[in-house]
Amino acid sequence: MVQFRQENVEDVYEITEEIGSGQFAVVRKCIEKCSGKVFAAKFIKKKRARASRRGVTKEDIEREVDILTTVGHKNIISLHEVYESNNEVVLILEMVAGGELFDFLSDKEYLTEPEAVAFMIQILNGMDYLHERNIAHFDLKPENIMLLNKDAEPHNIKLIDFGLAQRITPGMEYKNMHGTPEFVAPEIIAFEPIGLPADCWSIGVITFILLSGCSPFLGDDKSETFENITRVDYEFDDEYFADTSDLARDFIQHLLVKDQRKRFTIKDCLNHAWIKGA
Ligand SMILES: Cc1ccc2c(c1)c1c3c(c(C)cc1n2CCCN)C(=O)NC3=O
Repeated sequence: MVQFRQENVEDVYEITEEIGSGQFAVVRKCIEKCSGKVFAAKFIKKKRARASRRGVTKEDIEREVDILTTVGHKNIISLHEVYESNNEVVLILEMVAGGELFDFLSDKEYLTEPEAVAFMIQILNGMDYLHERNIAHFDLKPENIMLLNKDAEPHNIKLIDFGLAQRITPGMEYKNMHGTPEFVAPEIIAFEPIGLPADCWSIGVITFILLSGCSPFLGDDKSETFENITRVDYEFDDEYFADTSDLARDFIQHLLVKDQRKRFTIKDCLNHAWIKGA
């Protein structure tokens, strides 16, 4: 387990502007004083009392740190060091200055198939590395796919935010109702045991969005979205998919499969003609 440094993070880093925030975490840009290097500092509020609904348990924080310290891949964010104070833990993470794939997408509305395939290959390589180690991300969505540099070609992407990630041990049951409604697999909604296939479902949703700019199951509210997912009720609307190849549709259709045992794995994705054809 990596050492949680007890000194004041502000003695070592100049903390500057906020670049993101979540339920119990705030992310700020920071500069390491001794090197001038730029990092992202994720400030996680610790749960104070067992009964408290606010904050993150030490166990959950240690799980995220353990996973981040044991992974090392060019498409996965790296963890530089960890600080701890009375009421928060600070993860000093690699800075990916290009921002979210989501923002890059909204500027372009949607991608050509070669552009989408180029992104998918990097996402799949990062996910293949995690799934080979039985690590599930459990929060895959465009907001957690970051670009190292928005202007570079080809784009180098990094998967971030391992706050929901879990090591999946066969036979263990995981049931969590977190994740963002649009991207969660049917088994999560049904509160059934979940594992690596839940990430593959999310990859199907992300691919659909990359190619069309539309979200396949998004309803007017959370319950309608859940209803659409449970029924696997989506379509390739001609308005957006008229020029999309059959191979691309086939790739998505093998991921948006309700039975998680029949759903494409990451290896299946990497071997699919739409990806290999690249
Ligand atoms: C340039 C930029 C802009 C926003 C950023 C980040 C970087 C960022 C980063 C990280 C996280 C967990 C959240 C981040 N956010 C918050 C939004 C992420 N969906 C991170 O781990 N490295 C980042 O660069």
